[in-house]
Amino acid sequence: MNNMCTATYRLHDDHADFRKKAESIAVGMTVGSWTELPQAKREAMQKHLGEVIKVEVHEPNGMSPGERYADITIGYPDVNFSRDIPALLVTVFGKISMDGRIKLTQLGFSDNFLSAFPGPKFGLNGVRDLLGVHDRPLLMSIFKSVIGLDADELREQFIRQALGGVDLIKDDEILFENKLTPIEKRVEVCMKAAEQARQETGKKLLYAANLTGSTSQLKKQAERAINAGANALLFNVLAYGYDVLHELSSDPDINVPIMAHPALAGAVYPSPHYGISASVLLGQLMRLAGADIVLFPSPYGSVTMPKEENMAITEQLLSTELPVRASMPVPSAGIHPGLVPLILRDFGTDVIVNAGGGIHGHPMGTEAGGRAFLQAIEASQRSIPLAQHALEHPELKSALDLWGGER
Ligand SMILES: CSCCC(=O)C(=O)COP(=O)(O)O
Repeated sequence: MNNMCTATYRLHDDHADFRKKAESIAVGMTVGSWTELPQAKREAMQKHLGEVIKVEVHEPNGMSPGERYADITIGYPDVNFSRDIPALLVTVFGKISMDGRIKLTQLGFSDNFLSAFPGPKFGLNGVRDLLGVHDRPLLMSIFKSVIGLDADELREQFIRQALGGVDLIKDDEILFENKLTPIEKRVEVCMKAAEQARQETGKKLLYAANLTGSTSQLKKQAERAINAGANALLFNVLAYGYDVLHELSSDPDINVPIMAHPALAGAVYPSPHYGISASVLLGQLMRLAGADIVLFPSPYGSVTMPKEENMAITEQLLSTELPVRASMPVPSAGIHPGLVPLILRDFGTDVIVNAGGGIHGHPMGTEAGGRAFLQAIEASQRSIPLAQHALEHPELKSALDLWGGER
């Protein structure tokens, strides 16, 4: 559709006339009322009127209450809203998000709307280029238990992660601006440690520093971090809003990859009846707003999401249908080396394997934790069973003994 954005909803109702409901959304969320309008007014308003594009009713087998639903797609004329994500979301799901059992499951963007969004500045390939790694999944570790640590203690944790051979290190999303390790100081200390580690490992490394504080100060904070040497940023997108990510990612002065953390997403996507689906929330909108790297719960670890939803997010992050760079998917939370074959089976090579506890909790220490993951990645890429690879790799063996995994 070139002059309309579309929204698809799933509505649950045992008795509703779904076509009528679709028509009331199309009218109610655009011109407000229709049949009462005089003919002349109708003609003037025609170009603003929403359009029912599809109504697919799913009748349950038998009389099981609560299982009848419909997938309804409505087209919204571009002329009704400005080309930004807040305007789109309020248009397609503002008031009706509060009107009964309705979930926004998919968005469709017109070319005109898309033209306002440059998308990720680096994207999946750009992040790979920065690291010089193109032939395997990337490995990321997460700072853990850093609240209350000073810069020396942070440096110590950073260097142990870096020496383990990870490609990226990210701040914990709950590390905010603080007196002990303000963003400039953290970046300075960590980037020095990254350089020191590079002399030993020969590997480049991206460090994503958590960009926090009030919205009006974010650009200044980002510039401070970048001037201090930051080569990536972490951002809690849902707490600030997609438009804030869009502003940061399209700012020419913010010339480092932005990693989107999914904090708060669980308040929005999990219900089958309400909210916004994970593929819209963490897939379509994150990519459109310019996230180069997107974290989300995996199907396997400690905080889980059904596999179909993971695949739907990934499809949206990578799809060639969107004319912007692909974002790198990062299935996360509770990941340990034993899960690596599953991650590669489901996501292929274009994925970041990401772990906090699965690296720092390794019985032989944090460095060994990184190495165990790299060994698991190598084994999985060569289709070698982990247990077999572990016979010659003590770090992997120790991880499998502790956490289990494919054998
Ligand atoms: C729910 S996805 C975000 C994962 C994350 O930020 C994290 O800290 C995971 O840590 P873990 O120790 O579970 O690897």
